[in-house]
Amino acid sequence: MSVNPDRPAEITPEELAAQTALYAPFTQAVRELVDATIRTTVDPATIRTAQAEVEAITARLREEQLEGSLGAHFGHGRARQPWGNTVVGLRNPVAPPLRPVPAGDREGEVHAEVVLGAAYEGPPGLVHGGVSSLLLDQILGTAAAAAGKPGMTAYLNLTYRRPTPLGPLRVEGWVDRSEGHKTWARGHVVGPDGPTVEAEGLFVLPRWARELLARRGDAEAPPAFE
Ligand SMILES: CCCCCCCC/C=C\CCCCCCCC(=O)SCCNC(=O)CCNC(=O)[C@H](O)C(C)(C)COP(=O)(O)OP(=O)(O)OC[C@H]1O[C@@H](n2cnc3c(N)ncnc32)[C@H](O)[C@@H]1OP(=O)(O)O
Repeated sequence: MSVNPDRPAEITPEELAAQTALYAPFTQAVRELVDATIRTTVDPATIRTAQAEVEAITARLREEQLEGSLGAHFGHGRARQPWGNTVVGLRNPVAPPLRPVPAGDREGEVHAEVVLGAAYEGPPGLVHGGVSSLLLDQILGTAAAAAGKPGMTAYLNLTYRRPTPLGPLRVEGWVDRSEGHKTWARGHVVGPDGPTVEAEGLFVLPRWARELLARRGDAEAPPAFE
């Protein structure tokens, strides 16, 4: 996640739509490649050929690239696009991706439907505990931001109630309570048989951000991150 306080490059809604149309299917194709890489049973010669082809594609993409990570370079108005984010990033093939949408009637409540495949395995056939934590960190942070109280994770407590199967899951988050720059959020991962992992976390608008906003005399909410 980039927390660069500078304003993002402004792009028009049309340009944003064009970039989304370009990169979303490209990134999805790479996700498919990862899944195919894990599950293929083709013969060794085909693996070697495929490896050479993948290496050629990688070299072509590296002909022009950013110095560092993607950050939150693009935006329209105050909304930034976290396209590199490892959970929701439109341009990150590692991201499942999660697409949180407002739902329910609790403060800041957001839900996301997601299908976790072979790339997210921990125990055989099950979701890795760190992946569940990854999704919950993001959805709780998104709930805090959706309630107008964005912050960074100060702590995240998890209770793994029962194993989480790979496949279709729902991830839910909401705000429990807040005091000034501190927001406590809760959430869970829900499998076919009900909740599997529960989370409770504290999200803090960092001191540097509070000071920046105070210096600006900014009555507006901080920049929105998804
Ligand atoms: C211009 C706008 C900027 C916006 C910035 C936010 C953008 C995010 C928005 C939307 C995101 C949407 C989705 C995101 C999801 C993913 C989230 C992640 O993965 S975040 C990466 C992992 N987390 C870290 O790397 C944090 C590392 N830690 C820190 O940076 C600091 O420790 C931080 C920010 C947590 C606190 O730093 P302090 O500089 O504000 O420090 P002090 O003023 O001492 O603390 C503030 C209050 O918080 C309490 N506090 C801090 N840590 C605590 C803890 N572990 N337990 C309990 N209380 C704690 C303190 O006791 C203090 O309370 P008292 O103000 O006195 O009431």
